[in-house]
Amino acid sequence: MDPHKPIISTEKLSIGFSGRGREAPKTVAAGIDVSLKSGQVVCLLGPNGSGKSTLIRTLAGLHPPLNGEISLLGESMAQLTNKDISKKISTVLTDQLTIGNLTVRELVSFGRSPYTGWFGSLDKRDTQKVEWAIESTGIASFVNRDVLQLSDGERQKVMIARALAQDTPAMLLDEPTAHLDLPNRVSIIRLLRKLSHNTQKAVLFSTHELDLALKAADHLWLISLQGEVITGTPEDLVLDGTFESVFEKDSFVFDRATGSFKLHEPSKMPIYLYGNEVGVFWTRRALERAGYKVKESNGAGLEVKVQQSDDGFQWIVTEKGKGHRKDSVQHLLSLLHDL
Ligand SMILES: Nc1ncnc2c1ncn2[C@@H]1O[C@H](COP(=O)(O)OP(=O)(O)OP(=O)(O)O)[C@@H](O)[C@H]1O
Repeated sequence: MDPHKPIISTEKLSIGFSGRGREAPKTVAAGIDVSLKSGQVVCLLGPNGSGKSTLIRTLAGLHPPLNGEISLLGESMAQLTNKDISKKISTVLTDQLTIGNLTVRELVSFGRSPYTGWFGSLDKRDTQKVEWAIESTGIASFVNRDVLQLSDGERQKVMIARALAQDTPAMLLDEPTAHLDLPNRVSIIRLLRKLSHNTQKAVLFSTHELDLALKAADHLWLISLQGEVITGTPEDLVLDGTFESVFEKDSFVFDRATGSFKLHEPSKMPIYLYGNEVGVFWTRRALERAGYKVKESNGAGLEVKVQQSDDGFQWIVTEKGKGHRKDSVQHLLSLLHDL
């Protein structure tokens, strides 16, 4: 039996815009049957304009579906009030924050408004939730600042803290890592994973960072430009080719062996690269950037062995039985260029 119970599920859902005035109606995606379950982190991925924001807003009850059904903890969303929904789903959207004259702490406290009303006072439990959200997102050092005086990354963390304070079974986040630097991205994703696994929250977040999504998500929802939503475990979607087909572009090659996109198409000779693991990792990058095809099995005419000693890294290049020793990647590239 699946231990994860569905928090939000959809049946034959169509999302898009019904068209106002002279605007034509637009279906963004249709036939969506998905289920966001407790204790799972789901990542929503798709090319620009595929409908990630529209899907998140529709599932959060902020945008009407064109057709089909959304259930929230077994109840039809159409029957629920905004207040009912806000006790079950918290959102972090990409809209700019425009209200000022409000401190960070006050904004995070608004996360409690489904329970207290907009101007209601916080009881002990509410205050604890707010403090916990502030601590968990690492924003304690600027809680008294006006929210209009924040950097994009600081504001992003504050909006996540507000959603955490709301303490709902489901959290839906549209590009929550968009403005964050690498350490902050990692700590926010770690926090979402921890929350989901320790408190059985269902977390759905969209992102353009495919590497991060492949590492962090228990499940992926891929939305294609053709308006189809395909779901599965990240590794299955990579291995069956779905992942690369959704992001297919002429100049863009997804390498299943390394789980990353290649910027450069190989045009030069193959090289057999082996030796010290860390050295091989960074050498591979440099060789691929320079246009060489890196192979992991012997048989290429040229061999590069990376080794590490007290003097640092060395590269031993063997070509037609002749060996050359180099002491930096730069010198290695120069030698290969001259061969
Ligand atoms: N108000 C609107 N009326 C009509 N079409 C819209 C409206 N807002 C967005 N769209 C269109 O709906 C489609 C989906 O947009 P959406 O913003 O959901 O995509 P997205 O996947 O979030 O994109 P991105 O990765 O660029 O943020 C796009 O083709 C967009 O142009």
